[in-house]
Amino acid sequence: TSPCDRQAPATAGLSHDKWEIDPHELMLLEELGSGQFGVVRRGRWRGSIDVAVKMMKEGTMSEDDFIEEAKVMTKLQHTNLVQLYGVCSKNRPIFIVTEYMRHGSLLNYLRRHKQSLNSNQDLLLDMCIQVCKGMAYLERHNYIHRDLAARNCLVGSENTVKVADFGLARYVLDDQYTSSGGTKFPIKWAPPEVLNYTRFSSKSDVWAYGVLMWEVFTCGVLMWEVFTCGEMPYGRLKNSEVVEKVQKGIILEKPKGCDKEVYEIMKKCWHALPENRPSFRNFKEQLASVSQKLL
Ligand SMILES: CS(=O)(=O)c1ccc(C(=O)Nc2cccc(-c3cn4ccnc4c(Nc4ccc(C(=O)N5CCOCC5)cc4)n3)c2)cc1
Repeated sequence: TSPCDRQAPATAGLSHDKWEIDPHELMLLEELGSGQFGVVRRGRWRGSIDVAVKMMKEGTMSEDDFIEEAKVMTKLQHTNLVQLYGVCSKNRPIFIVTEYMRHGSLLNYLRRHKQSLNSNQDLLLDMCIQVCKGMAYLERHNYIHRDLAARNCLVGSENTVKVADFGLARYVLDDQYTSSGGTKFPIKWAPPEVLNYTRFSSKSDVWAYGVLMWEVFTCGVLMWEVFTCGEMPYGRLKNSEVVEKVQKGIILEKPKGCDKEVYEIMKKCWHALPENRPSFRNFKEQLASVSQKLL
């Protein structure tokens, strides 16, 4: 250990900001993609650790609040959560450094591999179970995601699926994204209490999880059907039409080729009242028992 550590107090975190990453220890590689928030690049940290580096375009997020929250987020550690390694906050744009997931977003993965996936119901169910495990961990830590969807999950080697960007939505400044009337608000993953009162909870994450399951199982169409995959929920409907349907309690229909029992479980996520939806904790058990039957 370096000399300064020896005098460091027991709680090393206080002696130097563990969540602060020295940009000189980062080597930036190819671009992975971009969005209204900035650019994401693959990178190497301390010469050997593969990372993803989100370079947050100025003005897209409330940076100081996020940097404060990063200390909490680095402590959330689970095999089905994309690990936040830290931030480079001493200069602009700030960098958010996470573990690297080599197959990109779950949504793009489903669309790229539809041929092999759609006849593989248990692989689809296994992906849903992995997301449920990550979400049950967040639920246990009273941590609300606020934007759970297949686009915000990532796929690593050996078909590992992990939840990404949990809680990040709170720091986005673009009110087209944050307000439920905005054009970028994820209406199709939002329950009635979020559409009406923006009341987020782990139970609103459960509603979004049901829509994520639907996104995954629209991959499961039978061979002779036109391939849909990672379909857009409610198809081409305008947001206002979706809000109307959701308020009336009209829910997503069973994806073709999706096992009836799996659809029965999916539907439990879409109870109009949050208290009638299962928690991720007991949902995990139900999915495990269905997967036993399916296997
Ligand atoms: C809701 S918000 O706050 O506005 C918000 C919006 C977006 C984001 C965000 O991170 N987006 C975003 C955009 C692009 C890449 C990422 C992104 C983030 N990551 C974190 C860990 N790993 C990744 C990763 N990995 C990828 C991505 C693409 C490929 C790729 O090129 N492939 C083609 C060949 O086959 C394999 C896959 C490979 C690995 N991509 C994240 C974050 C927050």
